[in-house]
Amino acid sequence: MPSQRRGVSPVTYRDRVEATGLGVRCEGVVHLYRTFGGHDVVALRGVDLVIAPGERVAFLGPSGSGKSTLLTLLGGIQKPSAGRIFLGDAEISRMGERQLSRIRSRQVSTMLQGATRNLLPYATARQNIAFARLSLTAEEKREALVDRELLRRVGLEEQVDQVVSTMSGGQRQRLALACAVATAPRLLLADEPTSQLGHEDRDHVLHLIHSLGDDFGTTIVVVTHQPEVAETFPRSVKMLGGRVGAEGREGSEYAVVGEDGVLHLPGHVAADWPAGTLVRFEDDGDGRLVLTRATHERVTQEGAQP
Ligand SMILES: Nc1ncnc2c1ncn2[C@@H]1O[C@H](COP(=O)(O)OP(=O)(O)OP(=O)(O)O)[C@@H](O)[C@H]1O
Repeated sequence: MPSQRRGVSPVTYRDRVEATGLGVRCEGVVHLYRTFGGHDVVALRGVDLVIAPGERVAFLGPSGSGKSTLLTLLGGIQKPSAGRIFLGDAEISRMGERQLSRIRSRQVSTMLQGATRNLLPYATARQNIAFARLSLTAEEKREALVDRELLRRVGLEEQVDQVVSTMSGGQRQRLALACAVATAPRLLLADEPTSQLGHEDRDHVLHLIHSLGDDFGTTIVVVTHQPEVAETFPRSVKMLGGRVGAEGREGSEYAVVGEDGVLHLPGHVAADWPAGTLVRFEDDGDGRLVLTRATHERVTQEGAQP
């Protein structure tokens, strides 16, 4: 496992909770944003993706490729314009708001990009955690990890009664994560949870995220721009232009065939082969497919052949 992780004793809260994560399935997910100017922005162009229960996945990809949009759709915060999304057996893309809000408060925690969007600014750290746990039953609250211990795990033991608005950016980020895990969710979605943190804070946060997976089998999806963070995840999904363009599994990178056979070229090839480049697929006879760039002359010649 990753070098950033440290050994921990297992968490003892919510023993009775189903110690399994929630699986995720996306089928042809498309998402459009309507803008005031009347232009639609196509953020997702057909995402097909399966995440197994208990898997830990990092979403990577250039800015604007659709990572945050996909994360909010998985968290039931927005509904896709088209396509279907399942969490376990439940299709959240067709659910009413009441059902969705139940799922959001008890099964899925989403930590949005920018810590303050996830916190009550004039409340203390402890009050924010209590707020995150409002939907739990009295028994679940009794079984939950005590606030002080949860805050200790993100290095905020001194800030238990500190008001959020007086905290540093890094402290807020760690508190936002503590709130997201306070309900022991079956699916944790975190958008750039370590983006503003120094090395030590980043390790605290990663440790907490992974310990949730170790102890409960929670399914975890993290959006990150940081390769050193993505490396701590056994699987990475690289978004490119609103689709899943590539995947990394156990250190190997794979292109992913999308709807209608669409395939993204690896970045270094795409840089030299602009849109419109003609390519030819040839079977080399040994079960390998050879991809050759056609030169203009050759295509013209071949085009002239009968
Ligand atoms: N609320 C919105 N209204 C209009 N367009 C939006 C909105 N949110 C995102 N977009 C657009 O949708 C596309 C995908 O954005 P998204 O934030 O999902 O990408 P991202 O990969 O998470 O980017 P970043 O890494 O910069 O956070 C972009 O073109 C973005 O400008």
